[in-house]
Amino acid sequence: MKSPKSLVIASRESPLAMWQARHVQAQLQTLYPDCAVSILGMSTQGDRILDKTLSKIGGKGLFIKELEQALQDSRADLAVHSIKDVPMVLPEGFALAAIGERANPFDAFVSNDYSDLSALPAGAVVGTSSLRREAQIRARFPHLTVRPLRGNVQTRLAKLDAGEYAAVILAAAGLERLELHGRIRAVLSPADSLPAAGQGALGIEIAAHRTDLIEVLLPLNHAQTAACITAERALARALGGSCQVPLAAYCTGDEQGVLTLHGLVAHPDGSHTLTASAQAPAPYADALGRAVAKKLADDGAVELIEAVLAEN
Ligand SMILES: NCc1[nH]cc(CCC(=O)O)c1CC(=O)O
Repeated sequence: MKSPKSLVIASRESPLAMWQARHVQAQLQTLYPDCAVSILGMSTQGDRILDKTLSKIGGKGLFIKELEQALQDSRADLAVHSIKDVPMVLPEGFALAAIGERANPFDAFVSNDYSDLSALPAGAVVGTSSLRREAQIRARFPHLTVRPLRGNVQTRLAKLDAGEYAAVILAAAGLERLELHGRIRAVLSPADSLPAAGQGALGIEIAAHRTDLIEVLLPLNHAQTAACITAERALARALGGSCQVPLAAYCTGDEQGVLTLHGLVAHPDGSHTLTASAQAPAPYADALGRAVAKKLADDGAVELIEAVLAEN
């Protein structure tokens, strides 16, 4: 394959997004030393609208629309995203070309005064705007108060430090990438907080007609991670997954290539929690996701999701 002459990476401008874009830039530069790899930083609607919870303003797509526009207009060749922020169904004309190796997939407990969720006193205020995190905290720790928390990672930490919250929950991967892992007091086990579909992994999006890029980007794909993310996203897609729905999906793979997928759907008030899991060989990742979604649906997940959507 011929090395491309130049590659432009579209990225959001938050420090985390720029770290991720630079990470992919460095990988591409190593693979293609003669290629000019640059980053086009962009601000998105999701970054600008900070006063409402994400689930009320239209969800994940808001963080990637502008980047997709740049791909469509040939201002950029690829877009780097936290795959967690990528809608389960991409708009017509776009495709995921690669999924990078997953970093820490778990949620992190961050606090200046307490060591873990279990150490918080009754009434302590925990910050998160994720319905998934809220549902799981309320179910396990009903004596705690959950309040919304938005903004980029640094903004959220600043609100914690200003004393607005006793603790906040953030993705461990984001903190580690920003060299803020020192702020992590506890990594939440999947039993306490099952992660979101795709958490901790990067996705590389292209315009679907750019078939020339598929071979170029293939070395960035991490097969084991891609299989896990395929299963998690198939589960979320089958249940209409979006930010409006408290849904978790977490898949691991063993050395034999057998995937284990755990799924969870819950009411944000913590009153109802449904879980299901199953195993399948990696080539059946998509079917595995749909199978676990079916188990959840058989237990009432669809009605639960509809009830949550009707309340919001
Ligand atoms: N929702 C925003 C977002 N998107 C990706 C990450 C972290 C990195 C990742 O999960 O890959 C975060 C921050 C967070 O959830 O705390």
